[in-house]
Amino acid sequence: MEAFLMGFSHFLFVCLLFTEPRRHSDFPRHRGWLEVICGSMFSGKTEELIRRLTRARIARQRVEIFKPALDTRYHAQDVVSHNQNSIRSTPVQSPSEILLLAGGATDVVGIDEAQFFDESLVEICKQLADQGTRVIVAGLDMDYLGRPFGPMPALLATAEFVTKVHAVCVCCGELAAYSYRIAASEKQILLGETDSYEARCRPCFLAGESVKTPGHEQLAENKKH
Ligand SMILES: Nc1ncnc2c1ncn2[C@@H]1O[C@H](COP(=O)(O)OP(=O)(O)O)[C@@H](O)[C@H]1O
Ligand SMILES: Cc1cn([C@H]2C[C@H](O)[C@@H](COP(=O)(O)O)O2)c(=O)[nH]c1=O
Ligand SMILES: [Zn+2]
Repeated sequence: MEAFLMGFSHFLFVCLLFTEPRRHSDFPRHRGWLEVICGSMFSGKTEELIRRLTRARIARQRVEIFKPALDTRYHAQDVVSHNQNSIRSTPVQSPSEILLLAGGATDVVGIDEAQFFDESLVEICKQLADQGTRVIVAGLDMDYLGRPFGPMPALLATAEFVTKVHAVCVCCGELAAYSYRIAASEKQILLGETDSYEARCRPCFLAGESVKTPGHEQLAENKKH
């Protein structure tokens, strides 16, 4: 009985995590709305953004994709995931450029690395959604100290649909919601990937330097306990 209840509550938890619209009947009847994909680094935000935008293109919708110009980590123009999926985008310095370039004839607007934009992104997304555009935003909900990052909290509060994705904790194999910084910098913005960050669960994030990233064999051993 206990095992059944545990299994059932896990099932409910997983259902709650995936609140994106999946069937046509789940979408609002009106045209414009805001979707936010959030989570830690390596959680699959960019993969999920690319998946949704690709499907919109297959449906012959007019799609425009933007990212902050400062994000030159993998490519100057493309949005690129950690596993090398990519899609062409327009790098912009500020959110107002998104409205200028996408307002009007665009069905779907995708925005990656939203945490790097200023708060004006919230109003720009609202204006686009109000005028009938489906807006899909992906970004880090928390910075390396676990603080809400840039415009993400307000975007999450104002979105019709929110999807929080999780990485795998590199220390213990559990679900990871935190981006632990291993590089010696205290600036909020520090571009990087596995050279500078690790995906970690809450206990491993809190344990900090006292937890060392184990090899794969140790990770498998941890999962058994
Ligand atoms: N610790 C990790 N947990 C999960 N996926 C990881 C991890 N480290 C690397 N990856 C890779 O990262 C991919 C997700 O990349 P991406 O969509 O760019 O994530 P995000 O945009 O959230 O940083 C995964 O499919 C996987 O191949
Ligand atoms: C936690 C954290 C991350 N960053 C940077 C590091 C990367 O360049 C991006 C996140 O990219 P991803 O697609 O989510 O992997 O953000 C930062 O500047 N500050 C931080 O605190
Ligand atoms: Zn962990």
